[in-house]
Parts: sequence; structure tokens; C-alpha cells
Amino acid sequence: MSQFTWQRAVIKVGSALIAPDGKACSSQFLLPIAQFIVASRAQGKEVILVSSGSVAAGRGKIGYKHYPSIAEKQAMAAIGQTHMMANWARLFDFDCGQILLTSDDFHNRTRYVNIKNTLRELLRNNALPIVNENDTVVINELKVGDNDNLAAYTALVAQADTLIICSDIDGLYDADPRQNPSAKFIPRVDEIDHKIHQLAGGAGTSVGTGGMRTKIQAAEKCAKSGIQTLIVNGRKPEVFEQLALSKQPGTLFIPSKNRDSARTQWLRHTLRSKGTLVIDDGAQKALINKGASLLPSGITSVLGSFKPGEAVDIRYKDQIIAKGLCLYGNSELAQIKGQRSDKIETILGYSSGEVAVHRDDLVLL
Ligand SMILES: Nc1ncnc2c1ncn2[C@@H]1O[C@H](COP(=O)(O)OP(=O)(O)O)[C@@H](O)[C@H]1O
Ligand SMILES: N[C@@H](CCC(=O)OP(=O)(O)O)C(=O)O
Repeated sequence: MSQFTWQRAVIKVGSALIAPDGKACSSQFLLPIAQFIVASRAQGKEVILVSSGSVAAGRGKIGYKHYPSIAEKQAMAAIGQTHMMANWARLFDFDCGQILLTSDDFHNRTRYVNIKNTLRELLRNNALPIVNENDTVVINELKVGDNDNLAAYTALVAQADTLIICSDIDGLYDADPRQNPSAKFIPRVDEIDHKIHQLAGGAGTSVGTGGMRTKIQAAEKCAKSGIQTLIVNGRKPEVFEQLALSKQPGTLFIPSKNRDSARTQWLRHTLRSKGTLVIDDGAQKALINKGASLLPSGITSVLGSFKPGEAVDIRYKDQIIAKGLCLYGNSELAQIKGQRSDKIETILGYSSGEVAVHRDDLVLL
């Protein structure tokens, strides 16, 4: 078994472990995880927990039915969250700090910095941050949507070196073992390419959300930022014994060598685009081959509504090839698209610069 070492980890625990019967909290699988957290902290390591399960933990309290409405799920989450936090808190003799986040909180630079500061201060004070999505204030379209991606965002903002996803399966297989009993186990993934994405199916139970698909998305976000991801079976106590001995159970996703800077990570993964700039052949070559800025002359159409300084997708033909912060709003760009930069001032009556998206504010996807 390979060695597995880390210093600051986000540990994500799925609903199937928090509320295995899908109706209420249980400690059945949490004790080995809690013991591992305690032992790791005693060695000077830092842990942030991302815990799912509020909906499942509150389900039994809100007249259980198979397809609850969004408001019913929000009510389940509000009740279940307190049960879930209490369930964790009684396993530790240090403080737990509850952090409830939405997708918007990661996309907004000020909130992002506040999340970072709060996490750092909790860790400095030896508390255990426990993160979940704030289900009360978001509907499906506005959610991160699954706690695997929420855990990846948390790992990025916390500058963790490791994400450990505790699921109800040993790790990644070449097919969903629940559908295909002869599926083969994959202990290590060096590069997350489209073939790896294709292996992943959806949730295996009605309690979980996203299945292996969202776990691979999370691992990819982390890998691009130099963070290793390990998927393990949180139902098996021996997994945490192995981890405590610096052994590697489960599937390990190796981080990319070319680590993004914190700003690039934010641009690439957390900032939400408000519009799209469609570009021509020349601009596509300049961006891809020369790492150039995007000039108004290379833009053929402007979609969406955005203000100066907001993020936009950059599309060539049918593919989004880059993302960046645009110096002009959509109405200004509609006037200067296709024009030479020295015409900007004449057309608009002012100029915010000769480029539409500066290469320092641009990431290739
Ligand atoms: N290629 C695959 N390898 C392993 N598991 C897979 C694969 N494709 C889909 N799955 C499913 O993903 C499930 C785990 O995800 P999920 O049900 O969302 O649980 P969690 O609560 O841990 O997030 C597994 O139980 C399995 O059925
Ligand atoms: N905020 C929701 C998250 C649900 C979720 O992502 O579940 P899972 O796939 O088990 O991690 C909850 O706590 O129920």
C-alpha cells in the first residue's frame, strides 16, 4: 500500500454516512472518522470537515415522502443541520464551528476573502470548522448543488493540500459497481481526462447526491490547484486506521504539476461568468498560441448583460476556451466589437484601455 501524507485536509463526509437510513442522524459510521480527526490534530495536522446530511437527517421530521418540495427539503435541512452538528460535536472535546455557504459566497471576492479569514481564525483557535451548503437561502439553480464540489471550493479557499472524500464505496471503478459487479477498482489516477469523466455515474442511493461524477469534478478542481484528492469508503473503520498510519486506501488523484496561483484558481473555478464574448480565428490563435490579451477587434458578438470588471466566458465556435474579467460592459463592447483599439475613444467618448480582457485577468480553460 502506498504512502499518503498531508498537512491540511478537507474531509468530506457524505449523507449516506451521516444518515444511513435516509431519515435521521446516526453515529454508526462517524466514530472512526472522528477518531482519525482527533489523532491527526494531535500530530499537528489541520482538518476542516465538510459534512452533508442535513436534508437526510431532518427527513424523518417533516412527514417523509419520496419527492419532497424544495421548501420541504429546506425545512428538513434546517432541522437536520442542528442534529448533524450536535452529532459531530459530542464526538469531540474541542469546539466545532458551523459554516453555511452558498455558491454566491465563493463567486464574490469579498465573501471569498471572509470565508478564508474565518477558516484561518477557527483553525488558529483549534476549533474544527464544519461546512455545509446553506440550504435555506438557495434553490437548485443557485446552489453549489453537491457537497463534493463544495468540499473542493473549501479546499481551494482554505489552501489545503488534500481533500479526502468519505463515501459509501471503496473509490473509483471503471464502471458503477452497483450496476456492473465485474467493475475493476482504480487505485490511482495521474491525470483526469475525458476518459476518467466517462467512467463516473450518478448517485448510488437515494440518500447521496451526484455520485462519482461530482467527486471527479471535485478532484479535477483540486488537481489543477495542486491539491491531492483521495476517495475512500467511510463505512470501513480500517480505512481510517490505514490513513492514521500514512497508508493510502481508496483512489488517489494526483495533483497537476503546474499549480495555478490563488488568483487564477479564483478566476477559473469560483467566479461566475455574466456573459459571453464570441471571438474570431485570429483572436483564438492569439489567445491560445501567444498568451495574448483579447482585443475588441477579435470579438464578433457579445452575449449577456455584464458591467465593466465582471467575468465573461470567451467562446470560439461552439467551445468556451477561456474566461476573464472584461474591462467594458456589454453595451460598450457591442459598440466597439470588431473595431481597432485606437477607435475606442472616438466611438465611446472615453477609453478604459485598448484591450477587452487583459491577459493577466484571463485563464484558458
Ligand atoms: N465509476 C464509479 N465508481 C464508483 N462508484 C460509482 C461509479 N459511478 C457511480 N458510482 C456511484 O457513486 C456512489 C457514491 O456517490 P453518492 O451516492 O453521491 O454518495 P455520497 O453520499 O458519498 O456523496 C456509489 O455508491 C456508486 O454507486
Ligand atoms: N446540503 C445538503 C448536501 C447534500 C449532498 O451533497 O449530499 P452528498 O452527495 O451525500 O454529499 C445536505 O446537507 O443534505
